[in-house]
This record gives sequence, C-alpha cells and structure tokens, in this order.
Amino acid sequence: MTDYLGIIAIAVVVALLAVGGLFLLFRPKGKGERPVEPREAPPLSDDTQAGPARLAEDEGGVTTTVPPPAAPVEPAVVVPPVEVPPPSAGRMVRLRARLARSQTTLGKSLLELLSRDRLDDEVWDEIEDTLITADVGVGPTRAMVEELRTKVKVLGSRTPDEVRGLLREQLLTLVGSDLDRTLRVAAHGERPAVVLVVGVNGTGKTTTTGKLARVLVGDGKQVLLGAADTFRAAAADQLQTWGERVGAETVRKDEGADPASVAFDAVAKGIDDKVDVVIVDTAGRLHTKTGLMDELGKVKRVIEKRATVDEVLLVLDATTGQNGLRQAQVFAEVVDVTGIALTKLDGTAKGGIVISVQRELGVPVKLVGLGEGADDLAPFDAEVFVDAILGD
Ligand SMILES: Nc1nc2c(ncn2[C@@H]2O[C@H](COP(=O)(O)OP(=O)(O)OP(=O)(O)O)[C@@H](O)[C@H]2O)c(=O)[nH]1
Repeated sequence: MTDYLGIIAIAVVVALLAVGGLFLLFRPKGKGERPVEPREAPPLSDDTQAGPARLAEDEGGVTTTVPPPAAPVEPAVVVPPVEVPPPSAGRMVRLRARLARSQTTLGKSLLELLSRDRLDDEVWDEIEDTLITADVGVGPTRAMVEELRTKVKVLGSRTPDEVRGLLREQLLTLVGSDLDRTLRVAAHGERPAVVLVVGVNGTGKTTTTGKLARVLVGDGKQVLLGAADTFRAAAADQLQTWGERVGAETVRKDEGADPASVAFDAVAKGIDDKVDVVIVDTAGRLHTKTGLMDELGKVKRVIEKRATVDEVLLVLDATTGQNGLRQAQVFAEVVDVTGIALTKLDGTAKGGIVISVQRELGVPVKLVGLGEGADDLAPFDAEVFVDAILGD
C-alpha cells in the first residue's frame, strides 16, 4: 500500500511538471513584450531644414517616412477683361495717315499734271489714265475730265491753291459728300436692328463683322452676333472670339448646319435678350454659284419672319478692282444691298473704287477697312477721304 502511495505521489509530481512545462512553452505572446513607441508624425510645416534632416535619420534606420503628397496647384484661369472700343465718331480722322499713305500717289499725280502751264490733249489724256488706273471707272473719269477742262478754261492761269481747290471740289462731287451713309442700326422699340453681312470668300466679312461689333459697342449699343458661316467651323470660332472681347454673345451651330436656321435663332435670341443690334455673318460665296446665291436669299427671307433686315452690308475687297464691281452687281440683285464695307483700302492705291462702286450700284460706301487691327474699321467720311488723297 505504501508502495502504491509512493508511485501515485511520483506520478502527480511528474504530471504537474509536464503541465508547467507545457504552460511555459505555449503561453500567449506579446503580453510581456515591451510596447512599441508610436512614431512621431512628420511635421506639417514645410520647414526645409527639418525635412532633409529627418529623412537622413530615417534612411539610416528601419523605416522611411514618406511625406504626404502636396495638393496639386490648379493653374489660374485668366479671364481677359472686356474691352471698351473707341466710338465711331472721328475714327476715319484717326486713320487718315494710313489712308494718305496708300492714296496720295493719285492726288500728287493729278495736282502735278493740272499745275502744268500748258494743258494740251496729251496732258488731259494722262489725267484720264491716272484716274482710270486708280479704279475711278471710265464713265466717272470722262465726266470729271470734262468738268475740269471747262473750269480750267474759265480760270486761265492757276495758282497751286486754285488747282487744289478745283480738284477737291471735283473729287468730292464724284465721291458724293451728301450721300446718306448712316448705318441703320437703330432698334425698333424692343426689337433689335438686324445687319446682314454678305460677300465673296476672303473679302473680310468675318473680320468686318467683328470690327463692326466693336464700333457699335463703342457707341454704347448691346450687340449679338450670328455665325451663319457654317461652312468653316473656324469662322464661327473667329467671330466668337471677336464677340467675347467686347462682351457680345455669339449664336452658332455645328459645321454644316443650315445657315438660315442660325440666322433665325440669332435674331430670335436678340429679340428675347432685347439687344440693340444683331449682326449676322454669312459664308463667303462666289457670285457665279447660283445655288449659294439662292441660299443667301433664303437667309434673308427667314430672318424677315421675325424682324426687319435693316442693313445688308456687302463687303468688297478694294484690291480686287473691276472684279469686285461684278460681284457687287450680282449680290445686289439677290439681297438688296444697302451699304458697302470697302476693306483693305490700306493695301491699294486704287481708292477710286469708292467712286465706281457707288455709281455702279447706286449704294453708298458706309464703312472702310484700313488695316488688320481691331479698330481699323471706320464709318466712311467723304471729306476726310478726299483730303487724304490730296495730301497736306
Ligand atoms: N490690310 C487689311 N486686311 C484686312 C482688312 N479687312 C480684313 N482683312 C484681312 O483679310 C483676311 C480675310 O478676312 P476674313 O474676315 O477671314 O474674310 P472672310 O470674307 O470672312 O473669309 P471667308 O469666310 O473665307 O469668306 C484676314 O487676314 C483679315 O485680317 C483691312 O481692312 N485691311
């Protein structure tokens, strides 16, 4: 019995030792480990001294601190201020020097010829040639030479001032100092005035439309533009850019859209917005293409469903001479041209086209383009024009 008790006691001791060993072997980990110190957060300041120092320290250690990415800097959108263009009054006087530069050859030649002591047939032929070369046209040239011959005979001997006065008077008669050149841009009560701009390709229609918007804004009017040149997407972009510069909105549609529908929408919006003037730019079209000319007639008729077309401006390139006159005649037949905008007069000595185009069409030159600058379009002034031809 004592032996049994001894064996039991030994077995209990062995069992206790085994349980203790197992406990030491499988006790839960972590509890007794030293707690990990939390890492210090990187400073928020962009202190350039502290940054690299901390990085070097970290590189030598176990981990690397990656600074939070900097917030992306949005590029500032610069909205150009709306420009305030100069008013229409006095614009041509301001551009007179430019006009004189291109036109004085005509004036100088005429003054020199008329100042000669003897005015024989040869000299009169030269005067005639000078006028025709400057695009005055055969009819007006003959009439002018006839008139000058009579006046010179009456005068007898001539002082330089008298010659100049004579020539000034004759040129003014031909250019027409009493023609009504007022642009019809007065609104009809709450309905805007409508200006339709037409012409062949490249004469400067879009540029003239943009410049005209500036002239009208300069005179205090609210303007809306219609980009009915749907052949070229770039034409609508070009027009919109002109408009944005002076705060004028542009109505446009996708390339290839019906130009008449753009014109209609522009006028409808002009009425809704109660603007003073709607200017509709059309695509350049050859006067010889019947389909395109018919389309232009449609543009005008569609506008007339909502408003009156007050002004149909034919844009003519002064450098194209007699060809310009033929274009003018065809356009006038289709859309009743009420005024001419003669562009690029700064680039030709043939200012006589002012005289011939008015005579051919019976329509006055109302605007002249004297350069590519934004404010190089001026209401035409006959006296400033003739004085620029004659020089100082
Ligand atoms: N020197 C000078 N250049 C001008 C004048 N008016 C327009 N131009 C230039 O003529 C070129 C043609 O002008 P646009 O307005 O694009 O002509 P467009 O008639 O609308 O052309 P299309 O849409 O192709 O029919 C441009 O380079 C203008 O800067 C002007 O009075 N003087």
